[in-house]
This record gives sequence, C-alpha cells and structure tokens, in this order.
Amino acid sequence: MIELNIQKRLNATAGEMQLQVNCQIEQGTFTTLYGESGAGKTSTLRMLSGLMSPDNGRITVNGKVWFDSEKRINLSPQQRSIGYVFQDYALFPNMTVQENLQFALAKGQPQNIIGELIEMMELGDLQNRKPTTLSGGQQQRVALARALVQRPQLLLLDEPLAALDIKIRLKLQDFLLKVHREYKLTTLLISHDIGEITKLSQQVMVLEKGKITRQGTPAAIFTDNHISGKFRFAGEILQIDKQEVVYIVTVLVQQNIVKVIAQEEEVKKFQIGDKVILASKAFNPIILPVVD
Ligand SMILES: Nc1ncnc2c1ncn2[C@@H]1O[C@H](COP(=O)(O)OP(=O)(O)OP(=O)(O)O)[C@@H](O)[C@H]1O
Repeated sequence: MIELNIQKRLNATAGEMQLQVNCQIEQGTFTTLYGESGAGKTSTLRMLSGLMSPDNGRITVNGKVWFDSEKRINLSPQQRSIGYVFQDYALFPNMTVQENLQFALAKGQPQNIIGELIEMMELGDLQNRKPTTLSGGQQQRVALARALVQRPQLLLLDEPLAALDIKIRLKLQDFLLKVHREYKLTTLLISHDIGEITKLSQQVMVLEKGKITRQGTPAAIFTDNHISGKFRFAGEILQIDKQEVVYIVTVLVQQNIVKVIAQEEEVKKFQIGDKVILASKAFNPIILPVVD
C-alpha cells in the first residue's frame, strides 16, 4: 500500500497553487493520474520519487516511511525502490543498449535480470546498438527495461508513450502491461490518452489544480452517465471523412478502429484528436467464441 499525504506550494502560471494530495494506492495496482496541464501530476510523481520534496506531509510505501516532514525523514531517490520512465528516453548515447542496462545495475546485484529484461522487452537483436541508431519505440523499450533493472516496487511513468505514433504506442502499452504483471509492480502512469488509460489502468485519479477531485475505474470516470446507451466506450477521433452526404468518423477504441456514420451537424462539434464516447442504444450484439 502506498499512502500519500503531501502538500507543496507550486508556482503555477496563474499564481501560487497549493498541491495537496491525499490518497492510498493498493499494492499491485495500475493507477493513472489524469488532469489538465499544470494540475500537478508530474510534481506528484517527482515527490514520490524523491526528486522534489513536499513542504509538509508523509509518504509510506509498503509500511516503510520514505518521507515524513515531522520526523525529518526524506529518503534519497536511490533509497526509494522506484523505476521512472519519462517521455524523453534519457539513455546514455555513448553506451550500447546492453551497457545502458548494465550501468543501472547496482554493484553485487545478480546479473541475470539484464538477460531476462532483454528477452522480455525483445531487445536481443538490438543489445549491441547505440541508442541514436534506434527508433523512438525501441529507445523507450530500453528505457523501460532500464527502469526495471533494480527490481523496483513502484514504477512511475510520466507520459512515456506520448511522443510515439499510434501503432508503436499500442505495442508499447502491451509491454507496459506485461512488465506490470510479471514483476507484480505498483504502477503509476500519467497519460492524457483515454484509450490508453482504459486499456492499462484499474483506477484513475483526476487531479485538478493540485487536488484529487475524482477517483474510480476508467469506465466510471470517462463515461458520461447522461447517455443511456447499452454499450459505451471511450475513444479518440482519428479521422473524419466526407462521403457524399454523410461523414465517416474513425474512432480508436482501445486497440480497435471503429467507423461511425455521422451527419454534418454532429461532425461540426468534433475535430481529430477529440476524446469521445461511443454509445449505442438499441442493437442486439451477438457473442462468438474466440478462435486463435
Ligand atoms: N519545483 C517547482 N517549484 C514551484 N513550482 C513548480 C515546480 N515545478 C513545477 N512547478 C509548477 O507547478 C505547476 C504544476 O506542474 P506539473 O508539471 O506538476 O503539472 P502537470 O499536471 O504534470 O502538467 P503537464 O500535463 O503539462 O505535464 C506548474 O505550473 C509548474 O510551473
């Protein structure tokens, strides 16, 4: 269990903002921090990691105190059992993939984790290459592997897939889920992508102006309960095409591309990249067995 009760005065663009986060996160869960730019998401992760100190409060992780302002406890980032992955891969350019991972290994730690991660992240063919010769998706796989070398309890992901194109992002999401489960991690993600959040996380915490205002499953947070559809999915508009008198709106729902017919009046409300709810009121779905 992670118990966070932290306060920090931040200098936001509109003046001072008091960040005040009070929450508990179950061990082994995948949680997303969601909220507008400047709400304090990155600052919250930085305080968990020890890169930023709260003004007041307490952080305990699985019973161990990482920060306590009253008792003047403040473990350094190295003393906290965390892996941190950012949008910027921050790999050492002069080292190969293998050397980047080796560098993250503490002295005396068993070597076998390196081979295990190279296999799990499918980096075998790339291990002797330098990061500059790799694609963004490949570099992010290395960054993720490197974050796990120390076998952290907690994995912090600050928009790690935001710079990647959609196909690579979907593949990387699968890797994130795989390592989360395999290493029984407690994972905290920052993402703006509702499809990604719905696919990956069990719970979402909405941060607004430094405070958690809502908390729940992705379906509960992103579904508009005013729509009385029988089926509702959160998605993102990828494309809007005019076809004779109607429009075809292409929506990404988790890993599926769904095409929806819409009238001109409806389409006016939308643009590419908008987060939307796909709902259907009256249709009779059929159920089929999955054939591998
Ligand atoms: N060390 C600091 N001291 C004071 N204020 C800070 C500090 N770091 C960040 N801030 C301010 O705190 C506010 C919240 O920043 P933060 O990066 O946590 O937001 P965010 O929700 O992650 O935003 P985004 O989605 O754009 O990354 C910003 O206005 C920022 O300028």
